[in-house]
Amino acid sequence: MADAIKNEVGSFPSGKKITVVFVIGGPGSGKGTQCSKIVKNFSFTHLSAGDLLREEVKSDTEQGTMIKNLMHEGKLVPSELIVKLLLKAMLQSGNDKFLVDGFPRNEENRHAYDNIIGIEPEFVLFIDCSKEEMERRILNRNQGRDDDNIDTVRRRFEVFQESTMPVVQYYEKRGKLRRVDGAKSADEVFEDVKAIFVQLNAQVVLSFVTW
Ligand SMILES: Nc1ncnc2c1ncn2[C@@H]1O[C@H](COP(=O)(O)OP(=O)(O)O)[C@@H](O)[C@H]1O
Ligand SMILES: Nc1ccn([C@@H]2O[C@H](COP(=O)(O)OP(=O)(O)O)[C@@H](O)[C@H]2O)c(=O)n1
Repeated sequence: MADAIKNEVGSFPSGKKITVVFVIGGPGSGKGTQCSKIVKNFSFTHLSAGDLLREEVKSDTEQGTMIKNLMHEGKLVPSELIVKLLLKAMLQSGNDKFLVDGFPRNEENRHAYDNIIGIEPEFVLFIDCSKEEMERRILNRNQGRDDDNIDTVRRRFEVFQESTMPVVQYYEKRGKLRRVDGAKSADEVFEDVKAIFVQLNAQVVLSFVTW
């Protein structure tokens, strides 16, 4: 399956350094908000898994309908599908630095990414926020999202707790997790996020100098 997807979509030239940062957090924790701020300050391309899926839903295909139904129920779409969309968007961007927002959402997402794209993330930014605060924000978000209703939101919280938290713990054990307190104001959260990205840039400069 991995080879079929790479044959269809393409792959990165071997030897090219590609930087990937995953951004994980519960629904409404502020992933999209922080990613927009990161993009304005650092030269990353922001890819939101949810936005890529919402684009697919617009296409009037069987696959689009399947995604729409799963999202409406707050469930996750098959991993190979989302990884294929991610790979396509990464290659189309022409950039070599990616913020992948809302991914990986479960162990299956993580395995599919490892098998198909296989670029080890530099680190995983985890935006930690209470359920009460996330619920308040989503119900005030007003983006007309079909899944921002109380029943679907509750299901999304369950999926986050059951399926995404194990992924967070996996990266924590490997020393890859960078946790920020998402309950503060968006600008205050960004102060903490910025410090993490400044450190990443400093590491790149240092490895270049020592090389
Ligand atoms: N730190 C924050 N404090 C208060 N509201 C926030 C904060 N970060 C984001 N928001 C608001 O909360 C809602 C959800 O944020 P969003 O970035 O869309 O979350 P996610 O991408 O994690 O679902 C949006 O309406 C956004 O404007
Ligand atoms: N890796 C992913 C990301 C999103 N999704 C789907 O897209 C929905 C919305 O995700 P999102 O990241 O845009 O929004 P939030 O739930 O974080 O607010 C999820 O509830 C899933 O149905 C998925 O199936 N797999």
